[in-house]
Amino acid sequence: MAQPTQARSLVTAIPGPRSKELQQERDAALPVGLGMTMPVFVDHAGGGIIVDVDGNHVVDLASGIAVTSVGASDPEVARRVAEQVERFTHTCFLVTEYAGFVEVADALNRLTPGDHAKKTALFSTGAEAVENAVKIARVATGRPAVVVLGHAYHGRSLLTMSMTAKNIPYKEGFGPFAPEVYRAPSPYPYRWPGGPEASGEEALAALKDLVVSQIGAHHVAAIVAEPIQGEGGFIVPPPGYLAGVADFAREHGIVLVADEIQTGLARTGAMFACEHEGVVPDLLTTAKALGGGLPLAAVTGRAEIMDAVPAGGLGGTYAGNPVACAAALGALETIESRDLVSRAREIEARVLPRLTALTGPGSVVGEARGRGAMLAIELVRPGTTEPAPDTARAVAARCHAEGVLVLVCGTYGNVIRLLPPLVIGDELLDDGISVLEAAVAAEQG
Ligand SMILES: Cc1ncc(COP(=O)(O)O)c(CNCCCC(=O)O)c1O
Repeated sequence: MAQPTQARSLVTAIPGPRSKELQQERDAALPVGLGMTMPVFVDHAGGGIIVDVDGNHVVDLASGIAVTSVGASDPEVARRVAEQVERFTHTCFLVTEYAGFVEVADALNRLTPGDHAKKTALFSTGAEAVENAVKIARVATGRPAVVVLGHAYHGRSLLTMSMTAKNIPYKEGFGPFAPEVYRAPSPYPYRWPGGPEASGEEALAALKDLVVSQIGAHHVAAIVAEPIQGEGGFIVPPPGYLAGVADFAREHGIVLVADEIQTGLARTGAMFACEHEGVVPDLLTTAKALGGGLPLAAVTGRAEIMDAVPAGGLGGTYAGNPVACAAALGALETIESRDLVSRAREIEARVLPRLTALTGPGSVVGEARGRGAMLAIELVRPGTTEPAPDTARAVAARCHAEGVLVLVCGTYGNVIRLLPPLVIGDELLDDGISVLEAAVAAEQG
């Protein structure tokens, strides 16, 4: 199938009649717990466009939540997947091995920060990768405690849900939660009580106090942090904070885990967001963009830490599925050959100034922030920093009605985030941002 025409066009209202029919079938067949953002059913997608079953061409500023960085039908991904699926779909790497698994591991060992000896284990989902990073850190240190941050998101499994901060919709009613998970305040510069300049130093002091005085550093296996907090609201840490955490972790023999599941693989204008902070983590988790749309996740880290787990201690039936590995090799090939790290920087240079221009006295936009192609605006009551989730929802609804797919996130539900495919063209990107600007203006009141 050819790539869709890279231009926004609506032939029906959103949702169209066919999507509405399918929505009725969906509602009858699926539990209400499965959320949905834009009420359209997809027919095909590629580049920066999603084409729905009614023929509407929608600008994709979501990438399936930071997954299809190379687009949803990258030719290299498609070619490798088609070839692999004809050879074999699955044998379980714990049963019989295959080269694609090793090739993906080699690539991650090469691409991740640090020139030390590294090893990689593959899994299927981000939550699995985070769970296993914690398991590995616990075995390597002989310690039980895990320290996470406010506004963190790490997954929906019992342990990762316990590590995630936001209660609704991720945790409400699902307890009791995992033990030995402790939370330090996140340095949320825009919302830090002492102001953005004080946020890094004060948040670092609070983390150190939590670890040393309340837990006991000798009980802490790992500190797990997103280099830019994603679901929590695209929170970029203040300069020096993550480096301070890394120094502190090293001082106390604590494993530093960078959760790069949303930030990794060129998304922020570096291959990994840790690079912006000059931080080399002990372990690093990836997923989302790694598989180019197929489910693949990984823990990559210091070989001596990764090898602490005895044989048989890591794995999963589908962990490192061969078709997903083939897709990943295609995605990594595209990311590197098309220099999508530089493209992400170009997207930031093109878009962030336009988002920043939406802020100002009396604006509903309190802050514009982000790095690379991981950008966001925080919606507030004009003249205050009071979160305005209703305004965020209204702006997003206006964008959806005009055929532009944006996502809302944030602990307070008041952040509109932009995660365009890194292969999106400038004209389409500009069009999508113009629709967002008009939607904000309409809600400005
Ligand atoms: C930093 C970070 N770590 C871990 C995860 C979890 O990755 P899985 O592949 O969804 O398990 C994420 C997934 N974020 C999108 C969640 C979508 C939803 O479930 O509502 C992340 O962003």
